Amino acid sequence: MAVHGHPDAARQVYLGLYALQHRGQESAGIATANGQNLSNIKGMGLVSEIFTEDVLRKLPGDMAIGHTRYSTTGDSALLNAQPIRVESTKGLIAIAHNGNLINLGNIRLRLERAGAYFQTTSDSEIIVQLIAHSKAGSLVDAIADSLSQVEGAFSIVMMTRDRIFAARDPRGFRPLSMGRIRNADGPDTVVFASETCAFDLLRAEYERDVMPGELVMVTQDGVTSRQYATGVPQSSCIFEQVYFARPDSRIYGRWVQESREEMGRQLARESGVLADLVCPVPDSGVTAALGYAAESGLPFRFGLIRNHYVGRTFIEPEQRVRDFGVKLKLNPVRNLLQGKRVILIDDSIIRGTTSRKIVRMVRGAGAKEVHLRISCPPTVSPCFYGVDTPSKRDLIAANKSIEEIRQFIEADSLAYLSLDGMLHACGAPLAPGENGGFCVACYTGKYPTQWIDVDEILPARELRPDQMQLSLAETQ
Ligand SMILES: O=P(O)(O)OC[C@H]1O[C@H](OP(=O)(O)OP(=O)(O)O)[C@H](O)[C@@H]1O
Ligand SMILES: NC(=O)CC[C@H](N)C(=O)O
Ligand code: SF4
Ligand SMILES: [Mg+2]
Repeated sequence: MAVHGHPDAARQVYLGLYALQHRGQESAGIATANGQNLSNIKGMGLVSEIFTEDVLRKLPGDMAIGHTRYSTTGDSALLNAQPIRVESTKGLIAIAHNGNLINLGNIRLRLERAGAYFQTTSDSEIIVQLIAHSKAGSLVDAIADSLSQVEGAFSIVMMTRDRIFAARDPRGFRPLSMGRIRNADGPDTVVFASETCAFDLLRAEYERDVMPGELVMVTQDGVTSRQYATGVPQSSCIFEQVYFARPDSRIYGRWVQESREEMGRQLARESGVLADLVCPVPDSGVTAALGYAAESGLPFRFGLIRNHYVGRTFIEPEQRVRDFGVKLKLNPVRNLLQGKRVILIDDSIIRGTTSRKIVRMVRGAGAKEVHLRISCPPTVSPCFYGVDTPSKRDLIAANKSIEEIRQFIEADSLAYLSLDGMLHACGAPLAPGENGGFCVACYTGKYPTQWIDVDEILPARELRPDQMQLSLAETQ
């Protein structure tokens, strides 16, 4: 999230991060600039826990960037929280990065030999270190130079003492949008966010997406842009439409709600089954279940209630917490389920943790039959582009057939949405074999980037007990 040209930029970014909490719940941070100084406050935990009124007051300036972290490379620790700030001959630069880089090893080694001192173990710092060590004359050229050297997924915002930058990788893996707040008595406030739902709280109008391979710069004189990479085919993450993004966001030019509802409708067309009720697995299964119920004509009922004080379980780094999380989070509504044939709709099965527990829960509450329908194809390959799907060993669909998964989760029937069905629901053209500008590698094993050196990807390690408390890193 980034804001340029607002007297209370920190608070605007805080509100935006609140709306983006679902994208990362491990740590959060806000950096501000006022033309002279750059302040940066980060902490472990949720946005609302870290940024109290007192903390926000320590962040002056009319420019700010912010981040909520879901670790994909490097520990889940305060050290790796973002924004990351690096001092260089080109001045102070702070970065907030969504995505994951896949050519870390070589670059890091080369930079260290050239005298770079890395403060973190996250991939994101590489981008700023490359800028700091670039031979390019101007800062914008140094940024373009850095972005051309890194491979993988990056939607980034950066800030210096007096400028904001926003950029997307050439394939446009992750979303990034630009918006404006119109000010009656002065220039517009320019904002950037990973999802458009962050604009609504700020009353910012969506203007456009930052394009794949584009670098946008915002200064006192306005917005300028350049295309630092061209000719690379787009491969935007389809899992954003399936699970990651919020249904009230518009990403890659399409409302997530529309895609998900259509995935549900298509699922009903492809694998309908006789039943009494359609129940979503909240939250992420709700919109697809609405589509499924509408298409099948079956009643839609909340047979599982979600405790709203528990976060997302899939993006939780610790398996122990994920296991416990499901029961803590979801509870059956017995009087709705008793004696019924139930169709459960969820968006995905990754490790199978959630599905197995839920099917048992629903049957334990008296359901006569439990049918599970999944609004995307089987997840058979890991992601290296910013979604921390586990290695093949832990991906249930990489190791078991659909029938074996059905037996494992103890459902009466199980079906997934087809690949073409998912692509079409997300607005891709109907030509079979065409991905319509989407990455679908976790469903096909065909990666849009060149060979990926898996060893380069440092696993996000488990939290140590001392890292689980709220701690603040403050730098002025
Ligand atoms: O097979 P598994 O490894 O259990 O992971 C899959 C589950 O995790 C996700 O939900 P999650 O609880 O993270 O988030 P939500 O509350 O947004 O639905 C997803 O929607 C599935 O329900
Ligand atoms: N969720 C993300 O975008 C992660 C950003 C970065 N790869 C990190 O691990 O900090
Ligand atoms: S591999 Fe899957 S989760 Fe990763 S970017 Fe591609 S579609 Fe998204
Ligand atoms: Mg879910």
